[in-house]
Amino acid sequence: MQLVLASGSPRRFELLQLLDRPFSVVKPNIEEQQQAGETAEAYVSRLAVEKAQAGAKLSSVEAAVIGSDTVVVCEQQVLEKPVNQADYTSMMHKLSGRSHHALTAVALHYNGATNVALVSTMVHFKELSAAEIDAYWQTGEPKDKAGGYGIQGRAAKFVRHIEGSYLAVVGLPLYETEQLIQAAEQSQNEC
Ligand SMILES: Cc1cn([C@H]2C[C@H](O)[C@@H](COP(=O)(O)OP(=O)(O)OP(=O)(O)O)O2)c(=O)[nH]c1=O
Repeated sequence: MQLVLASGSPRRFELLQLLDRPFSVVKPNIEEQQQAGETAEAYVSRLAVEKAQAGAKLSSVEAAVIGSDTVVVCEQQVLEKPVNQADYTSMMHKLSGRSHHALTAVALHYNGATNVALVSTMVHFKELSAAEIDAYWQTGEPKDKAGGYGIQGRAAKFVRHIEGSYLAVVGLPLYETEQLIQAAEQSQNEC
């Protein structure tokens, strides 16, 4: 079974390599806009599905295509990538000294069907000073990350502990991804 990652995220590329399965990459362009009344869980799942399905259109028909999406949810507000430093600063003040959820959905499109797994991880941040928030922006890490931070980078020192899946926070939960691939392989053998 050919495997394709529909993502421009370098984190997802590196993580998927850990499954030791050969794969190629396509980079579909999906509009990321939460709809009125759409829950964060439904939103992140829909985006993962749309990425996998858009990736399938760019791939061969036999391919199994993986799409994924990550958002941070703090006090019912969805935080995506910061659009500028002011947006980032307001996100970090929200996250400071509180717990939030990092939601990652991974979807696999294969043989006309799309399956999706959603992973929710609670992340507890320490209280952050304005100087710490400013210094972290200067590292350049926040710009392309949901919630404005990378747990795998210099924001690690802000994280007191997590409950859930570390790799899901980074962007691709490998247990769930492997399960989706194995289910697709099984469906292939049944035909
Ligand atoms: C919370 C968090 C997010 N992130 C990243 C994972 C995702 O790349 C990004 C969230 O944006 P996404 O829109 O999920 O993904 P993306 O635009 O980077 O890549 P693509 O849609 O092409 O797959 O934030 C981290 O790297 N570390 C973290 O701790």
